[in-house]
Amino acid sequence: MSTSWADSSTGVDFVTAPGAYGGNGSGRSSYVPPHLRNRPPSGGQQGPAFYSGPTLGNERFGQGVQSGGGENIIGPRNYYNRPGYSGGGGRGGWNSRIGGWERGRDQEVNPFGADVDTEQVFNEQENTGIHFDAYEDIPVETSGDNVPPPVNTFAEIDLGEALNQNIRRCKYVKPTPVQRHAIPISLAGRDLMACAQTGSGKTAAFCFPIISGIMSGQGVQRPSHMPRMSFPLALILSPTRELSCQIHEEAKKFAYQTGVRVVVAYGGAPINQQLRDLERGVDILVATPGRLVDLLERARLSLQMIRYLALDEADRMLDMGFEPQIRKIVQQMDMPPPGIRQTMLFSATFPKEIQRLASDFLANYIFLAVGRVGSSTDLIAQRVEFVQETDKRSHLMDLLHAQRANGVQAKQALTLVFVETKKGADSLEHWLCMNGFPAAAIHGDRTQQEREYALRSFKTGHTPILVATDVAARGLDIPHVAHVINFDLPKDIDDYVHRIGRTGRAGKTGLATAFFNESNSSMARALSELMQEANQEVPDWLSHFATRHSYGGKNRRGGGRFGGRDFRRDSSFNRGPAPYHGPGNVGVGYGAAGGYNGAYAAGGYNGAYAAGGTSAWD
Ligand SMILES: Nc1ncnc2c1ncn2[C@@H]1O[C@H](COP(=O)(O)OP(=O)(O)OP(=O)(O)O)[C@@H](O)[C@H]1O
Repeated sequence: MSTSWADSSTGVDFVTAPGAYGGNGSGRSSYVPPHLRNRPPSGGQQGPAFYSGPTLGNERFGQGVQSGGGENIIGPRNYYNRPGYSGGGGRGGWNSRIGGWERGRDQEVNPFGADVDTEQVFNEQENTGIHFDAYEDIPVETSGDNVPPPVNTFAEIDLGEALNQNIRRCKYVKPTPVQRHAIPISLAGRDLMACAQTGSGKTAAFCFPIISGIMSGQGVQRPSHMPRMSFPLALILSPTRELSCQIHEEAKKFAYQTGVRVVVAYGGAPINQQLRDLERGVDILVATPGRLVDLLERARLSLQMIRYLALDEADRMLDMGFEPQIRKIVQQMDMPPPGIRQTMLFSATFPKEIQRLASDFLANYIFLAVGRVGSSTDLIAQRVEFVQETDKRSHLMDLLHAQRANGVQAKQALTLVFVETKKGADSLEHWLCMNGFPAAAIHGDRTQQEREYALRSFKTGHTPILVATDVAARGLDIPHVAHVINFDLPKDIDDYVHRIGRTGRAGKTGLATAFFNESNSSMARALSELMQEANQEVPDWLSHFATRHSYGGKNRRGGGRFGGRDFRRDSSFNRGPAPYHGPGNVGVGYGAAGGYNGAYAAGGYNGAYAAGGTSAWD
C-alpha cells in the first residue's frame, strides 16, 4: 500500500514545503489555510486571491450563517465554538495548530504521476466512457424538504479552483447523474441518502463536497492540549480494506494541491505506520470500522471535530454484520450528532429496513434515487445458465475457452469469478491454474499482503482471472473487468447487483453470467425481475422457477418499476416519529429507456465475444 505523503516526508522542513504552514522566517511556521496549501510560491503572496471558490462556507451547513469570523457561526458550526476551543480567529481559517500538521512536513506526491501536463492529458483523452450518455435518461427521484436543484456541468458548481483542476486531471468532462444531484445537495449542507447504480460515480459525489467544504471552512481549530491525538474533519467509512484503499487513492487525486490531507486506516496492515500517518495530520480519514474502533480505543484519534460523515456501501455498513460497530463509532464515541455533522450515505442498493435504520444517523435528509433502488445498469448484459453443481467447472472451462478462442486480449478482458466460500475460492483458483488459466484468489482468510498481491496481479492482467468471495463484491473499480461470472449465486439479490456491478462501469458495457440450479430457487423471482428491469432477456425456464417460488421470501423486490424508493413514503414504515417532511419535490427525468444496445443480444458466449459486436473492452 503506498503511503505517498509518508514516503516523501522530510520530517522537519516547516518553512520550505508548500504545506499547511508557510515559512515566516522565524523558524516557527505560520498557518496557511487548507485552500492555500501546496501552492507553488508566487512572488511570496499567500493571500486569499489564490482561491476563487466560496470563502464563507456557511451554505455548506444549510441554516448556518457566518459573516466573516468563526465566532459568528450559527448552526452546526457553533459546535466548535464551545469551551476547549479557541475561536476561529476571524478570516484565515483554523488558526495555528491543526492536528499533527506541525510535527512534520511532507511533500505531497503527485497522485497523477510525476511531470504530467494535466491540460495535455485532459485534451488527449476524455474520461467519457463509450456509453457515458447512457446515464442521461435515467429516472431520478428526490424527496425531502427544499431539495437544491441539480446542475448540468462542473462549471456550475463552486468547488474551488484547485479541485476543479483535479477534476480536469481525472478527465471528468461532465458530472454523472448522481453527481449532478448529490453534489449540490451536499454543498448546501444537507444530509443525504443516495442510491445510484454501480459504477455511476458515487465516490466523487461524496468526496467533492467534503474536500470543497474543508477547503472553504473557517473558524475551526483543533484542540492543542492533546498533541498525539488526531482530529479529522471528515470520516469516510467503507466495509472492506481494498475499498478503503481505493477511496483513499481517489480522494488523494481529488484533494491534490488543495491542502486537504487524506489518510487511510484499515485492518491487516501495520497499525504503527497508520498512526504515524495520522500524526502527520489528517483532514479526511478513510477507514474500515474495525481498525477505526481500534484507533479510537487507543485514544489516538478523536471524532469530535467531524463535520462530514460518509458511509460508502451504507446498506452493508448498517446490516447485521457491521451495525453494532457503526453505532459505536457514530453514536457512542465523541462524534457530533446529526444536525451538527453532515451525513451522507451512498449505495447502489438500499433495502427499506436498512433505510429505516439509517434514518437514525441523519437529520432532515434528502433521499436521492438515480434509477430504481437496487437496480442494475442495463450496460451489463446479464445471462443465466442452468448448470448443475457437478458441471460447473467444465462449464466454466467452456466459457473461458470461448473467450480465448475469440482472441480477446487478456489484459483488456479480465474475468471475475464469484464463489460462495473461501475454501471454494482456493480450490477453484488451484484448478484453474492447473488447467492453464492463470488465476488468483481473494477472500477473507488470505493475509492482507496476499489479498493486495492478488488484486494487483489481476488489475495488471498478470492473472486475468480472479476468483473471489463477496469480499470483492462491492465498490471495487477495476478497469477492464469484462466478464463477471457468478459460479455460485449469492443468497441475496442485492449482493448479485453489487457483484455484477464490477463490470459495466462508467458508461462501459460488460457481461455477467450466472450459473443457476435448484439450490438457487429462492433467487429466481428477484433475479428475473431484476433482469426484466434492466431490459434483459429472461430465459423461460427461469420464469417458471420464478412463478413456482413467487411467494414471500426475502428476495421479493416488490413495488412498481419506478416506485417505492424512499421508505418514508411507505405508510407501513411510517409508524415512528420519522423526520419526514413530505415528499418535497420529485424530479423524474424519464427518457427513452436507454436500453442495452444489443451487442450481446445474439445468444451464446461465442456471440458475446464475436468480432463486430460492441464489446465490453472497447
Ligand atoms: N464525471 C465523471 N466522468 C467520467 N468518469 C467518472 C466520473 N465520475 C466517476 N467516474 C469514473 O467512474 C468509475 C466508477 O466510479 P465509482 O467507483 O465512484 O462508482 P460507484 O458508483 O461508487 O460504484 P459502486 O456502486 O460499484 O461502488 C470510476 O472509474 C471513476 O473514475
